[in-house]
Amino acid sequence: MTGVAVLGAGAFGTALAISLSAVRNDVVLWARAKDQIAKMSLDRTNAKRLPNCHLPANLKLTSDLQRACAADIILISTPMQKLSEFAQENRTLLAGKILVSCCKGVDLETGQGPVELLERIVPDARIAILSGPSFAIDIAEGLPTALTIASKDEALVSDLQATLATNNIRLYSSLDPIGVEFGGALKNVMAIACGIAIGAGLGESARAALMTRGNIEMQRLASALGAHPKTLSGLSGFGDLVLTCTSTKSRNFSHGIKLGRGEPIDPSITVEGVATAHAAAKLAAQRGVDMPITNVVRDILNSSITINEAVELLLSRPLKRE
Ligand SMILES: NC(=O)c1ccc[n+]([C@@H]2O[C@H](COP(=O)([O-])OP(=O)(O)OC[C@H]3O[C@@H](n4cnc5c(N)ncnc54)[C@H](O)[C@@H]3O)[C@@H](O)[C@H]2O)c1
Ligand SMILES: O=P(O)(O)OC[C@H](O)CO
Repeated sequence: MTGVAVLGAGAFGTALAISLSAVRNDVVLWARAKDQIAKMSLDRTNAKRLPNCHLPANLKLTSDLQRACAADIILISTPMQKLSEFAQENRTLLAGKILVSCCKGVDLETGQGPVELLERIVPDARIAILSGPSFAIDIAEGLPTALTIASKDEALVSDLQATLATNNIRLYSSLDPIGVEFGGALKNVMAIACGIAIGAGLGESARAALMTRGNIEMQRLASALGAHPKTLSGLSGFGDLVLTCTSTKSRNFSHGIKLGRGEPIDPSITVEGVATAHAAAKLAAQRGVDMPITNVVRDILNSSITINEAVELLLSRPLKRE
């Protein structure tokens, strides 16, 4: 396999491109905005997303998608709710390629995770997902991380594990892309819930309860969709849940804190858990899966219940066996 393209020069795409460039000379980072690429080429940094991180000299930058898609392996790092539109618009360029989704979310329109969505739109591509606990800034700064690469295609996942591991990204492989994609997506909903709890002053014990019961919800929905429940105890499940529910570096957790404090929200920030809460609650209702935390997060986001009402709702549920 030769040539790696990273599509989407946001925080995560840029961080992955930096890390990969330390071990390969054939990495290209694509952004759709010509002026952004011109500025990044001049400054050798991504001023908007990772202002203090240097872009290595061997990392190629382009706004020419055709040039980027000459690579065999294509990492897609757009926000989840833009993935469908992006893949449809560019399906000819993506056809026949190895596509690795880096998105963490569930598509609101179809209820599909990134793997299923790409399989539908680009059926002749070979598809994998990269997910796990990792802040873009940590990866870009060379701090150690461990992530999961997953695909149903065993040969592909094994090749990608070797090809995409870097000096600071240790890759574990998985043959359960559904578990990996839903682990990465649903942890964002739980991070919003935990942020709300902390922001509203409900305490650390409440957060621990939300994380633990949230993890059970994640397992329940992912299993109903065909995942192996054990996958949700791995990096792209428990691992990312821990990271995202406990750090203010997380946009989802920080979004929840703002909601909990009644502070204004910046709509320009990518907060995947907002749309995913709605998509997951809908999927759960369709499949008869009990997801009380996800439902109250959705309702708080919709302003259809208050935080106090959410607490009352969760605490007044019938007592049950753990
Ligand atoms: N930031 C992190 O720490 C991190 C870590 C792991 C995974 N992720 C995941 O990676 C994905 C991207 O997150 P991010 O942090 O890079 O977000 P970001 O907001 O920093 O960047 C998103 C990028 O996508 C581009 N984009 C938006 N719509 C597009 C379209 N239609 N076509 C092409 N490009 C488009 C934007 O211009 C932007 O550069 C998310 O699903 C996120 O959950 C992020
Ligand atoms: O900033 P967040 O909340 O999107 O989280 C980033 C990563 O998903 C953490 O693994």
